[in-house]
Amino acid sequence: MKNLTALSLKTAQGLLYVLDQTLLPQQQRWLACRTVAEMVAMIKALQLRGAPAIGIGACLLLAYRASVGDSRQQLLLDAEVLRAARPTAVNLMNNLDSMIAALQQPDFKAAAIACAEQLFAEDVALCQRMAEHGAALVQQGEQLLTHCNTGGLATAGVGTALGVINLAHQQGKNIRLWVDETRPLLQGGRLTAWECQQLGIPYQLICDNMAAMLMARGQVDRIFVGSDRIAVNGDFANKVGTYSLAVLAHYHKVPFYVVAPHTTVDLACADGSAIPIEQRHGDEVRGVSGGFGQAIWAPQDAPVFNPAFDVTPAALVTGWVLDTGVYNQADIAAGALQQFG
Ligand SMILES: CSC[C@H]1O[C@H](OP(=O)(O)O)[C@H](O)[C@@H]1O
Repeated sequence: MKNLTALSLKTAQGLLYVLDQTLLPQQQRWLACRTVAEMVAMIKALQLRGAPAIGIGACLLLAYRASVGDSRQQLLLDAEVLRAARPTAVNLMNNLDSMIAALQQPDFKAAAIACAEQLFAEDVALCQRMAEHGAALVQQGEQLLTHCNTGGLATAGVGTALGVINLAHQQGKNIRLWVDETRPLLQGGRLTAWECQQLGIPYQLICDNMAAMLMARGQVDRIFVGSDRIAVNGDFANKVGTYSLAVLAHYHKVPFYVVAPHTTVDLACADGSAIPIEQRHGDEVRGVSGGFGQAIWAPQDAPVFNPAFDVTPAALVTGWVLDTGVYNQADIAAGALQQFG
């Protein structure tokens, strides 16, 4: 397997390494990943996270297992184990489908490695095209807002929504960015803030419940968020809190964009009601838990509702920024997304 380098994934001398995102921003620790069980654990714990990165990481792991001699039958079984690791991110499902097709080849070992390398390279290219389409929407001096983490940590390339924002910054558009900390796991406060500092993007971190006040004050000109799955009618799933942000944006007439590769479109989902929403452990809400620390402030037995994602209806979306272009409400109503998936 080639030596591949992304912000949260890398291969070297045939081995796969994952950057443990639960330790960021305090520590940068690379973890070797040799087995399916290790990959599943890393995905479930969000050591590896972000829909594109999850899909690519899972396939790189299968390519590694093929390179060390696992049978086709074992690899096909492992693909199904990986598929169940996180149910909402459709990139995981699509990438595994590509890998399963590769495993049908006579020389499945070479085909698996080639497939994983191709998925990696494709994502790098898709991210760049999304960034170019999205950055063209950004006007000089705008104040932007984003939710969760959608940068290089979540992809093999420059990211989705944060890739757009970073390119606008690089183009000298003098943007400023409001970063939602994104409870409960703080992907914004830990990961997007860290990426912004690496990239030199001027940002301010806010609690999720502060976005409304900024919009009321006219301090948000445009919002870009990512997605884990887009339905054919344009409804989309993203980190929980995205829906409330979209409602606020609609009320305050702030342009609201979802940024995702076309591979995030799921033709099997006619609308958002068909998107599976991952429910996560209550301790994530009762306090903070993970490599960055452990503090439980709620009663240990506090009942918790902890959906990892929510669904934003298409009616609240100004535009869909894909690698193939920017689509508006009329495009989506005319069936523009049916060409993907
Ligand atoms: C570029 S997709 C990033 C997407 O993934 C995040 O979820 P998680 O941190 O749970 O993997 C979030 O929904 C982001 O929008």
